[in-house]
Amino acid sequence: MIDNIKANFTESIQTKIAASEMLPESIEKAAMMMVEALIRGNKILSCGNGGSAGDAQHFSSEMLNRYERDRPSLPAIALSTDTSTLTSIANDYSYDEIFAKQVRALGQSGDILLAISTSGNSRNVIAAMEAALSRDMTIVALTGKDGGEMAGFLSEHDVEIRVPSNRTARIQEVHLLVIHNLCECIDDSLFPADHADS
Ligand SMILES: O=C(CO)[C@@H](O)[C@H](O)[C@H](O)[C@H](O)COP(=O)(O)O
Ligand SMILES: [Zn+2]
Repeated sequence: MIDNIKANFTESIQTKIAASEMLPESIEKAAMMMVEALIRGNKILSCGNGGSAGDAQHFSSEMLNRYERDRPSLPAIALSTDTSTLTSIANDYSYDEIFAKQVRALGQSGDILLAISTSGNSRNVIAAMEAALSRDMTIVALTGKDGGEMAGFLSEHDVEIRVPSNRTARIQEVHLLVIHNLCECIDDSLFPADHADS
């Protein structure tokens, strides 16, 4: 057990080192897209399944409340939180529609969808991306493995941040680091820190 635990730490560290070499440009591009959307008065919708639902909520809470320092609330909605809406859409239509239907209701031109899937193949996240495009939104996709179907779905207006790993847990661990980087970039752009505080 101890050996496996140590191996998991080592694998996570190595995945983060590989990601630190491959992902900064796409993280910066995604952060700038989000900053520009927020300046325009747009918002960020986020979605994902399982651990990625938690990541979607982690991001929206840091936008709505705060990340590391006090600043005004920023507009974001995690689409994985309203169990009445989620269960009724899944019950009456299909699980694939649980995010897409909310995107069609809440999404407005210029908003951003933060679509999170380690495989890139979750049908409900792909349906949310289709709905986002129908609402003239842009997409920031957090993926892993080979990017799955999500990777093939994106245009030059969107950005994919693909973690270089084939293991769901390792990918999720880097997704959280990506989310914290996005929050820091957004805060530094919109609310530059007073040097006396840093
Ligand atoms: O957290 C984990 C595994 O670490 C699981 O809950 C995992 O998120 C679920 O199996 C998801 O359904 C996987 O979906 P995806 O990342 O392939 O879109
Ligand atoms: Zn997990």
